[in-house]
Amino acid sequence: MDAHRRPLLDRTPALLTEGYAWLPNRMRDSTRSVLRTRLLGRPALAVRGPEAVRLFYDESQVHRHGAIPPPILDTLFGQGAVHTLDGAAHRTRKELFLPLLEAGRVARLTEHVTGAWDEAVRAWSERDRVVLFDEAAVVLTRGVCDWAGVPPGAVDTDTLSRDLVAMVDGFATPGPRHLRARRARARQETRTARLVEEVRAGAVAAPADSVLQRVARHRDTAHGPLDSRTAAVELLNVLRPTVAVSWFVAFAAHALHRWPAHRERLRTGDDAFATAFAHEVRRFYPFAPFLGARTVTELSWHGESVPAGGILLLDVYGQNHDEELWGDPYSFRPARFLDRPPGPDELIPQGGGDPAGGHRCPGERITVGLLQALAVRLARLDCTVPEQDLRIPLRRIPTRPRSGFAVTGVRAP
Ligand code: HEM
Repeated sequence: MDAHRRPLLDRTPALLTEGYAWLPNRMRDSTRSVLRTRLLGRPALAVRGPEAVRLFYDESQVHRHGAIPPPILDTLFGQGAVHTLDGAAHRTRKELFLPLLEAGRVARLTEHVTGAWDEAVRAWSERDRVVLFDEAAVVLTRGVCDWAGVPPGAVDTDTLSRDLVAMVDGFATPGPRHLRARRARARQETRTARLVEEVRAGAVAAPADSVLQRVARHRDTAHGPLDSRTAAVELLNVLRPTVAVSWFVAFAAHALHRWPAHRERLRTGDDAFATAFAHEVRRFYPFAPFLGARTVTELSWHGESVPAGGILLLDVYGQNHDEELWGDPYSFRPARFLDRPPGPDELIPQGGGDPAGGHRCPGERITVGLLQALAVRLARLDCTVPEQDLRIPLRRIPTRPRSGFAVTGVRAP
């Protein structure tokens, strides 16, 4: 029997119980950064390292269609999302997202979000206690909706914020969190599809060149304009991940609390350090555990193989904590990025390769821009950190400080 056909025990239950540690724990026994396993009833090969990133983004070897399990599409990404497309269909849809890479747009979104943050801080000063994770999600929702051209009356930002957080929070776990995520997606897809229809009918004005207008107008060459549900899915694929930056905001607050020495340098508004800090938060703290693609041919890597129709897993969390790449991966050390910006296939919390040609996240510059601006504001925030549960359970996907990072006694600047 071929090595790759030998039956292996399905590891889905181990993933559910071990969370982020599942692949790194098993990779530890491999000297070649490769692991043959089984997931969701299919043979799988897990890989890591910059060279493996190039394999993972090689469209002649792997495809995305059929790679993402339905429960993840029904919560996190939406059916028919850009994440599920390959080849020409993917590149045409991806054009919708490429303007997100433009420096001017990133700067304008950052202005919207920091404006909403500064306004929120004044309101927090009138409350006894605020949970930064929840508040950051509301601030980011307000900022991104304004910037994307969503008219103020069209959405209730508090409900939208809760729903967008729920979609991310519940994608990976069966049970009540998952049901909440499904309900949140169904609700917001219906509302957003209605908004797209109103824009198309001229009943709602979308600002020129806004994300809302671009989504409403986008045409996939092969299939004409997007149906309103798919257009809603893709608009939510801009709003939801922007709001997900609240996970990194809570992690940044955690880092500043644990290693307060970084606070001073951030406070001064040292841009290079703020960028390095944002990269280190994205590297050090766990968010996406791994990425998956479907093998279109039999594929061999460092002596292990997986047949066509199997799964290739890119061990994102493992690579971001790989000793060979980072030397001291479990030290939180922003300075590592000061002398040398990360190579494109080294630091991969938002995927690897090229965002224009491949599936790499088109919102990475936005994420870094927002995170560095908000980290500076966190460092300047005058408040008290009360006793609370700041543990970050690695079994939970996605995880965050258990308390959400509460602060008291906020004093407005
Ligand atoms: C919390 C911050 C974020 C994280 C951790 C994150 C992570 C990721 C990851 C891991 C991927 C998959 C890459 C792949 O499949 O190879 C991805 C794709 C994507 N992200 Fe992000 N992202 C974030 C923020 C953003 C933002 C701010 C936007 C837009 C404003 C965005 C829009 C997208 C889109 C549209 C895709 C699909 C790309 C494609 O399939 O071609 N993300 N993101």
